[in-house]
Amino acid sequence: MAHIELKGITKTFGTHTALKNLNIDIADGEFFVLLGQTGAGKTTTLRLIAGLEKPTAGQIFIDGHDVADWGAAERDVALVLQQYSLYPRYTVRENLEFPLKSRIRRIDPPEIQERVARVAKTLRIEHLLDRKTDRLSGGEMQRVSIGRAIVRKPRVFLMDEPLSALDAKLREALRTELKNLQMNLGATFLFVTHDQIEAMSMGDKIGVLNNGQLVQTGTPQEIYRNPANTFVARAVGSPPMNLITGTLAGGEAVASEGYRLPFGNGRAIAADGRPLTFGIRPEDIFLDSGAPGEARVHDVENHGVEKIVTLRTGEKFIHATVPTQTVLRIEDTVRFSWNPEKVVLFDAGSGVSLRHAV
Ligand SMILES: Nc1ncnc2c1ncn2[C@@H]1O[C@H](COP(=O)(O)OP(=O)(O)OP(=O)(O)O)[C@@H](O)[C@H]1O
Repeated sequence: MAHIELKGITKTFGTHTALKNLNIDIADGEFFVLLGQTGAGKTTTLRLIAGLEKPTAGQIFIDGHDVADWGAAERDVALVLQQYSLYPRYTVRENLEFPLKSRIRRIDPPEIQERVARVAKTLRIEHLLDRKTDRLSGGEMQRVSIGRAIVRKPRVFLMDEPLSALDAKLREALRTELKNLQMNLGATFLFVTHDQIEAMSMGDKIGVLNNGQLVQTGTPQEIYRNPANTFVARAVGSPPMNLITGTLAGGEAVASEGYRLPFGNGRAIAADGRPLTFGIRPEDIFLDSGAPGEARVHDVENHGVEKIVTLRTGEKFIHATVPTQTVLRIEDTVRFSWNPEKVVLFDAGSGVSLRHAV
């Protein structure tokens, strides 16, 4: 298994900068998720670590070794892609055996059989071993692709949106399986995705990538509770964090829409009068007939365990999660407040969290 470090990685394609001064440290045995929108630079990062591209600047270390001069094979990493790269006319067994049969590896046939059997058991594809891979469902093919990566026992797994082509239910099942697998193997995983739910549910750590730059790294909880800026606040959470503009005055938050909400509660505030963005998660907004904010109910979605209510104040929409038994009708007037302890303050201009600002 392996420790991976990216130091000051920049990658340009012609005049386009795909990655800018990227610093990532992935501990041995960690499940690290790189979260970013399309074009953010996720695949490029994986290809650089795999040795399929060379950085324009910066260094990559695997277990402390600078791998600049190492070819893809020497790096001993497995890349699992969104599209399954299987041999269609071969059986599942042949597909799994293939990476072990290279002459360089010189693995004895009994060991090959044993490894294939073990991987098939882990991924619950034993019953498919003699089937041709073009006769498999999407989920089965993706299991085989993952199996082909595992069977080699690589140092590092690089996964490029391996679940995104699958339907929602299967994706959820494989998410759990992959996470269990990673824990059982004790392997280092770098998993890239544009799906924040996947990132939140699988990652020990998440790195949020925006336009080739890493904007925050932290545990899912840190990223969710303390986003470094409004970009991260919007990227993580469903519905995302509410962002309300305003100022602080006399121990209250004064929203641009005019309502005032409690603030302070012993928190040191050095931002009185400065234009701010108040970040508050939907579960930290509450409805109460005596609360200071007033809004109209714009929409109500019943999610079974809770309802997500969209409130309208002036031109601004605010999401709140409320218990399912709460009765609300569209256009009802409601009063709301928030948990002042849970508010994150961002500079209104730069969008940077005051806690993260230096
Ligand atoms: N070989 C290349 N030549 C030119 N530009 C490239 C090349 N590879 C990637 N890029 C550009 O670099 C940027 C980052 O691409 P990358 O594939 O890493 O993004 P991504 O985050 O993986 O996106 P997606 O989720 O769509 O796969 C994009 O703007 C892309 O067009």
